[in-house]
Amino acid sequence: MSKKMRGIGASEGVAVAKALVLKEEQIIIKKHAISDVEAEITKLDNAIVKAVADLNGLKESTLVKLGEEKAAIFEAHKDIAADPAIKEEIETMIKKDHVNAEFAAQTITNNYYEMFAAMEDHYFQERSADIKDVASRIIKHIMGIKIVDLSTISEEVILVAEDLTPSQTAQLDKKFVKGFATNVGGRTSHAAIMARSLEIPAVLALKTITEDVKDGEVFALNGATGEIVLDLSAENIKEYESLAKEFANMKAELSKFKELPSLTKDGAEKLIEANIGSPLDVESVLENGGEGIGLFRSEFLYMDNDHFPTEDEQFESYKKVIDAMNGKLVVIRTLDIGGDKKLSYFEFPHEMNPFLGYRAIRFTLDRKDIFRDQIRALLRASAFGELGIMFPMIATIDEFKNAKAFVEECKAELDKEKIAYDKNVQVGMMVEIPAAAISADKFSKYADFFSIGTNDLIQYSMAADRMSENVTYLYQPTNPSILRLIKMTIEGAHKNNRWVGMCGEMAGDIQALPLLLGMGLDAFSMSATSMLRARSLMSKIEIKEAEELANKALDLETSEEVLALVDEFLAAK
Ligand SMILES: C=C(OP(=O)(O)O)C(=O)O
Ligand SMILES: [Mg+2]
Repeated sequence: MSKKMRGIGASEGVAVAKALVLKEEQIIIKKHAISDVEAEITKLDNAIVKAVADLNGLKESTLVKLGEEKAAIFEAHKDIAADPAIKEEIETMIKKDHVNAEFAAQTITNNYYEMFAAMEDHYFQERSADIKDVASRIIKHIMGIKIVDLSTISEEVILVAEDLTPSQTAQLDKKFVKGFATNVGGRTSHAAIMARSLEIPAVLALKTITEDVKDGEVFALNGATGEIVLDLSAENIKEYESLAKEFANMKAELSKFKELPSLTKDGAEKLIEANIGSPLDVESVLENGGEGIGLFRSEFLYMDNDHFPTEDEQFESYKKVIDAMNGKLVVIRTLDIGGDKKLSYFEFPHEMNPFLGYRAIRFTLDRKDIFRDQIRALLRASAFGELGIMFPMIATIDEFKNAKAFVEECKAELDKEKIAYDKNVQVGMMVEIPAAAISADKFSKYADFFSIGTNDLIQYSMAADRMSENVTYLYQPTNPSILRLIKMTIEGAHKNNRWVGMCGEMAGDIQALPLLLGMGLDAFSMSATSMLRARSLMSKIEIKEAEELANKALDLETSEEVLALVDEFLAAK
């Protein structure tokens, strides 16, 4: 009898191969007293030098295999390994407590690991994995333990491990590593991101897979559904062979859409664009045929820093994206900080409901000193291509007018200083607060464009915290109430001849796409890897049938009814 298990499908594709179970030997680090402090410090120094050399090698090979964006992970790892403050803390501990280097290294790096892991923000939580990865490399070098080299795998396997570190994933050769399955991890963990870039099918968060599968045992994995099948029957193997064929056909089909414009079956022109968080993400947008950047979340420039980025620092980042997109529209959102997005170097006032508090445009309109650097940087970058400046969390017309007036003020400054900028730069807004959706026809008198932020629009409309696991059942993009707000926003924009896009997760949702087309959305901005599938589906739908579908959906009562209606529609495509 075959045995099935389910984890998180983190990277699409199927695989049937022998398991290679990575049993990282538990490194036992004992504390012991030392007499030769200098010798311990030399051990530490040498280990750091070796770790940095390893990481340089990994960076180079990743650069060749996966490009600049993924190689940057190892640049960050090098920074951690060579961090003078961490090294000094370890040395101080060796000197003061007369303890062995590996014990001091583990204690100090653990403090950092725990600090990051305890942060609420997912971004920082995930950085804790980087610290652990680098620390373990240094400690192994101190102790003279061989570091497993996964690049030497030379037969077809599915890797099975507790977790795969970024440095381990970067070594994988997809010719031999047909998939991987891990006990821990999630869709946004490094291992998942790397798996998707390498196009290796992966299932994560299986809890006990390292125990459930024996080394050398053949098993099957489906990275789309998260399914694992052990003790395969002949039938299972047949099923997986046909799934693999289907997947290969689908990939070939999608790649045809890379160079094509986004058109509906009856020829209506739309835009399929990408959401990014850093200039490094642009590479994958271009690889997947992105027609623009619909949302650059500029807050990551602030969160990845130890100070408010200066005007020049921001200008460089914005210009990089604009240059790389070569004349295609790049919409950059001004600082959307607060709520769950915190800064290590700035303390926000304590509030009972930070999601309803001092954040985003409310913060930047109050802190014009900080806002000025960003708006000036954006305007200067606008001289190099097509830029749209977008304000987050606009609730009132006055907020939009004030923010826009501030852009005009900065333009006047640049005029005086004879600094170039695009006089026609578009200035638009996110529609993510119900008040803005309801009065969209009024806001569109002033805003050049809208981008619907469904992540927040749903949260604020349903009064359901988007981060809370207890109320996920209320997070319903296809609830008719949400669809009505979207419809109002689109109609409100079109009334004044403005274009309207969507950059919330819903824009990349295949089930939502026919409804959004039917309601008249102009631009769809999503993660780079979702773009081709959306373009392919769009090419199979006519506007008229999408309109009929949307009208029916708007008249239904529940999200389930809408989904059933859409599924029936999609089944015929
Ligand atoms: C795109 C959105 O912004 P963020 O997810 O950054 O809040 C949104 O709210 O839908
Ligand atoms: Mg938002």
